[in-house]
Amino acid sequence: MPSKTRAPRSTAVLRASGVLVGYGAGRESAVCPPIDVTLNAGKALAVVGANGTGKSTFLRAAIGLLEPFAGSIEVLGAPVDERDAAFRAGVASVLDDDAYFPALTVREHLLLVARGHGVQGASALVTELVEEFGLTDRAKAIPTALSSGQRRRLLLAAGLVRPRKLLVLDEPEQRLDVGMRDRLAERLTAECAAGGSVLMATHDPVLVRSVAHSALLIAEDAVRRISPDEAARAIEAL
Ligand SMILES: Nc1ncnc2c1ncn2[C@@H]1O[C@H](COP(=O)(O)OP(=O)(O)OP(=O)(O)O)[C@@H](O)[C@H]1O
Repeated sequence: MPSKTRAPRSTAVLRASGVLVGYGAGRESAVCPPIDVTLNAGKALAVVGANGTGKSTFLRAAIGLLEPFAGSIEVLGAPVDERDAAFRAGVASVLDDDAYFPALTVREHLLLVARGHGVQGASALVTELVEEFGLTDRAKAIPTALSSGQRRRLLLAAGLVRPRKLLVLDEPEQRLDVGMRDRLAERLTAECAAGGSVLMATHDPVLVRSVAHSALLIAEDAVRRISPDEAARAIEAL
């Protein structure tokens, strides 16, 4: 359900120019070469590369959790600022951080997120997502009583239960079985068809081939824009 409430000023949903990311004192501790990339509305961009090349770090910068050492990132026509209400309304993210409300059941968790974002018909949407993500039997369970794969499904459902223009996913395939990966691919394809955009770091060649419109290959010596097929082959060769 991509948000229809806030239109970007141009079709560029995300624009990164000369972005250097990393941890520590300054640009000499950048984890990868500078990143230049544009993601347009209705498109999915896969960020691929070997372990530790900086994919998650770039995603963290794109959602305002990390300040780049250099360069700029604009999301929905404005500099990234996760404190900005319009940014928070437009950007949904699912990182690999197992962030959940420990005391809430699956259903309560999803209802809280939906209602917090003003979703009309939240209850029906939650029921739909709980079913789609195979959690109907576990709807009354708290997160610590779920398997790691079920918890992952909950977090993905939480990313999808709220309005958004940009969906940022860090290795969404992690801990999902093949059937669930296929459903996720269909979901993300539908997301783009409905005008939403997807930025995802992934090691899954199937997801890249079936969902992405373009890809960014991060390597130690260079960051290159490549086709989904090239990206899938690069993953398979790692
Ligand atoms: N919080 C942190 N503090 C310091 N260094 C970090 C931190 N998080 C990650 N790193 C380092 O930054 C580099 C890039 O990490 P990042 O998680 O972005 O890689 P990645 O491409 O997402 O890898 P993977 O495919 O394994 O998830 C790695 O060398 C990693 O060890």
